[in-house]
Amino acid sequence: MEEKGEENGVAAMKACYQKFDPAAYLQYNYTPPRADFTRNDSIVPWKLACLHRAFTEADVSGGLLVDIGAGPTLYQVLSGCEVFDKVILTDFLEVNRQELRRWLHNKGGCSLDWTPYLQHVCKLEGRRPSAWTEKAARLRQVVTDILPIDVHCSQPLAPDALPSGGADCLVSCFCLESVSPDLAAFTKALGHIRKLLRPGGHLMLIGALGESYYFGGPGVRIPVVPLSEAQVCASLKESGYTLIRLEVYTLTQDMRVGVDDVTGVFFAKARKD
Ligand SMILES: C[S@@+](CC[C@H](N)C(=O)[O-])C[C@H]1O[C@@H](n2cnc3c(N)ncnc32)[C@H](O)[C@@H]1O
Ligand SMILES: O=[N+]([O-])c1ccc2c(c1)CN[C@@H](CO)C2
Repeated sequence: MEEKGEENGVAAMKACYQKFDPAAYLQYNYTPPRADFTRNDSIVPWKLACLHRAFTEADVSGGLLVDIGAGPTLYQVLSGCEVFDKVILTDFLEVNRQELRRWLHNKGGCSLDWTPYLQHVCKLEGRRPSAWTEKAARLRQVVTDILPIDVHCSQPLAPDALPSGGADCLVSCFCLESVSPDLAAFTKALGHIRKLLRPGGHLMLIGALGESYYFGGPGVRIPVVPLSEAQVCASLKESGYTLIRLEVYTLTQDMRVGVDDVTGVFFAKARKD
């Protein structure tokens, strides 16, 4: 009986995503005030600082980084692309994979200009902002695949999508809690993606705290599993990760722009033992 309920919940979430609008989503979340590089209390610079620190720590190494549920965004691999020689981007929707391909193939027609993001991460790396063109070239060089994924499948990717040893590192941002019908499914999905990671590999996980819905486009209201810090820690432990660090950003009033009811953002660095 329980299986049926879970299946129906997952199917309902997938139906919600059929109207997801990448351009609107980028506009809602990746433009000022949430992405304001002149303010150090804006959400996106905080996320980029967490990712920069985590990816440049000595315990992170290897060849392959996989982004789980990339959506139409690239910010989450701007630091990792300097550390890993191969990056695989994944998403459930073709419209998002198309958006990523447009930027990577440098054919124009992208929904967002990633230049300020590239420049900001160059600054974090102590490079001159004009090195953003080199970072863009690096990213285009290391991204080898943009693949379909379903984190609710016990095998989220196609059988031979990854080398037999698995990925050396996973990054996943605002995906699992935004695609799961409840906390149990969120925790189960953490277990599914853990199988893509080699033992000793790291998971860089960014997500929403206290969020019950967000708009994935005009009128496209998508339910979210409202998470607390304690639940994030418990789910990571239950699904077989060792938590290294958890950092939390609490939204100020002006970051609440009406596109969701998120109250905080967490960054977790964890390891698969
Ligand atoms: C809130 S967006 C996050 C996008 C991006 N990672 C970011 O940081 O903004 C959630 C993403 O999960 C994807 N998604 C939906 N259902 C999924 C599933 N079953 N498995 C994996 N990804 C899924 C959606 O297509 C969407 O791109
Ligand atoms: O402030 N942000 O940088 C930001 C970016 C993406 C998202 C949020 C906030 C909150 N909602 C999630 C979807 O559950 C998506």
